[in-house]
Amino acid sequence: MAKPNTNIDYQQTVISIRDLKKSFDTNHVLRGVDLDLYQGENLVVLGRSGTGKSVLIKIISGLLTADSGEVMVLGKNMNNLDRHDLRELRIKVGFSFQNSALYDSMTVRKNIEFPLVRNSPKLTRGEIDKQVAEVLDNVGLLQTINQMPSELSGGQRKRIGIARTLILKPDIVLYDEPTAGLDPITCIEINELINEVQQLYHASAIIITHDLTCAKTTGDRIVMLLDGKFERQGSFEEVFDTNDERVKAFYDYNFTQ
Ligand SMILES: Nc1ncnc2c1ncn2[C@@H]1O[C@H](COP(=O)(O)OP(=O)(O)OP(=O)(O)O)[C@@H](O)[C@H]1O
Repeated sequence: MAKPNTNIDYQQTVISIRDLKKSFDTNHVLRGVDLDLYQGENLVVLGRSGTGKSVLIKIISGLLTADSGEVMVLGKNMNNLDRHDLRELRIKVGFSFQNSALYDSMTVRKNIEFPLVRNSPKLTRGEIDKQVAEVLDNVGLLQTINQMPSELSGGQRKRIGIARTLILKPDIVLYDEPTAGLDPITCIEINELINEVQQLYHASAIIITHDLTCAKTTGDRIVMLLDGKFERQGSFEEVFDTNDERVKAFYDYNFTQ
């Protein structure tokens, strides 16, 4: 399915990263990353396993700190945030975890209202119910509201995980491997949901994936992490129009297996 038209404001950056470096002892993972994410844009980050994609989004969400370089997120410098700023930022930057991170002992309703109640303790029961129903409807799973996570399929759990991120109406959504472990048809549905979220919530997103169909379907722009830097970026076709063996191998692996 072709990517729907999107409304991107190229005058406004929501994330701006310059010369970001991050090592773990002698493992130099990020070696000078530069990146801009524009308002309303879906940006796909590609890269082989272990290249530092998760480290990058953990730094963006304040779960890890950079060794050096500048990381600006929604106008805040991540290198010198106080606890209050960090808490505010974590509400505005939603993290959709690879394993969906649902609480198995809670119903779908309780899973989704949990972050809402924690962040807005003054909301009435009626307001909470309305917002939970709305977000479940947006991910197409209102009928599962009273079910337990164990009763859901992998694709449904993924949708509920995304709904739990959306309940706080984030400005930025970070998707960590959104299609990992799903069958091809469910992958297509999740890709469509990512595009619907972009349209409905006017959010910007970073999508980390190995899945080139996901990249092509959801990405307004693709960047590829190679040896600790973004050496290739552009449209899907631009990124793969190269003789660079590292890039060609990645493409061939996806489309010839
Ligand atoms: N907290 C940590 N302490 C030490 N090393 C770490 C830590 N987090 C990540 N690393 C290392 O950083 C490198 C990049 O890890 P990262 O999880 O970002 O890879 P990735 O590109 O997301 O891979 P995958 O696609 O397999 O998830 C790996 O070598 C990993 O071992």
